[in-house]
Amino acid sequence: MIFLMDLQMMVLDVIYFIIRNSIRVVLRPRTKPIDGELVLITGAGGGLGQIFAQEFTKHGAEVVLWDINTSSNEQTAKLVREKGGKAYTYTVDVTDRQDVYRNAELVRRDLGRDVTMLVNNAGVVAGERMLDCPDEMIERSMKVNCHALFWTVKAFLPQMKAQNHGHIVTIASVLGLFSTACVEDYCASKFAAVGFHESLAHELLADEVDGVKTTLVCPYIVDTGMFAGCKIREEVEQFLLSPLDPQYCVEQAMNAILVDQPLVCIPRLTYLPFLSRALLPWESNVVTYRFMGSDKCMYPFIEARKQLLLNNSVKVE
Ligand SMILES: NC(=O)C1=CN([C@@H]2O[C@H](COP(=O)(O)OP(=O)(O)OC[C@H]3O[C@@H](n4cnc5c(N)ncnc54)[C@H](OP(=O)(O)O)[C@@H]3O)[C@@H](O)[C@H]2O)C=CC1
Ligand SMILES: CC1=C(/C=C/C(C)=C/C=C/C(C)=C/C=O)C(C)(C)CCC1
Repeated sequence: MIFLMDLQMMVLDVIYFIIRNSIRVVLRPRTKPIDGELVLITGAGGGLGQIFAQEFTKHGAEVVLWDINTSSNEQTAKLVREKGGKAYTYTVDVTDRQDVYRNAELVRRDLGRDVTMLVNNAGVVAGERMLDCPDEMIERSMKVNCHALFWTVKAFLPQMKAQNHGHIVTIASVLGLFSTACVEDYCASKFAAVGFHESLAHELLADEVDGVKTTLVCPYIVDTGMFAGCKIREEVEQFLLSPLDPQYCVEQAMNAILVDQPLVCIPRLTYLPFLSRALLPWESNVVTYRFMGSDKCMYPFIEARKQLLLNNSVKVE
């Protein structure tokens, strides 16, 4: 009897959330205020990280900026301060767990308070075909895009749990939900990031830590330079799916974060290949890839990286 009542409740809840979320696509729910929050952003010296820092500042939060590159990180802090915000910079290699734990403690001591929002944004890609890819580059992708999530979450989640207040944001990728050729290191690490994030979200819900929210952000190609050259079929790119403007991408991610949305694919159209991967036969997806030019979309990207490396090594000589 209890089983049947639970089943009935579950079905009603499922229907309720489908209707609620459909309505939310049109009528956006109210955003939560984040003034006074302390937001830590990894990879803050780069494209999306730098914009995230400015957007969180716009909403009244203070930002802690972590990057492996001191000068680009300082540049981000300068932009934040020019906007009247407060930024604190730390040079951290997120792949080095001792460095992460040491700097987490430093942040706590320097600022005298806890980080309440963590944006795991730092990311890298090898940009080589599988058999040409040096082992160290493969390891680096796994360490930055996946292992680092464990270290930062272990460093900051305990205080969030203790206060039952916080937010963990993972900047993954659509390539963490479906894949394409010649980015094995990246897809493996981003699929892992998605798995890590979802399992963590389930753990928090199962433990009824309902004050600590999670948002998984999965963007399509963004014009930051990271995937410069990556290209699908011209007609599809022109009429359906062009690379995202970084500012637009971050604004869409912010919209999701500020309403505690658990997952956002940017743009929305990219939910479709995610669904078709799960529902259609493998061969059906392969022919779609061929038609859309997504099977070989990384070829020009890898060529461009090779050219860049060649030019740089010529310059060094
Ligand atoms: N650009 C795109 O098309 C897409 C990007 N994404 C994801 O968005 C995130 C941001 O990407 P984007 O802004 O384009 O990339 P960028 O390369 O512009 O920025 C990444 C930043 O992370 C820093 N970083 C790299 N390794 C480490 C490390 N070990 N410790 C600390 N910081 C590090 C980089 O420093 P340095 O420059 O010195 O290496 C850089 O400042 C990434 O996770 C990426 O995978 C998702 C979808 C699409
Ligand atoms: C595979 C595939 C596509 C192309 C996806 C591409 C090219 C994604 C690139 C993403 C990047 C570079 C993410 C970085 O994090 C389409 C055309 C959407 C639809 C068919 C399946």
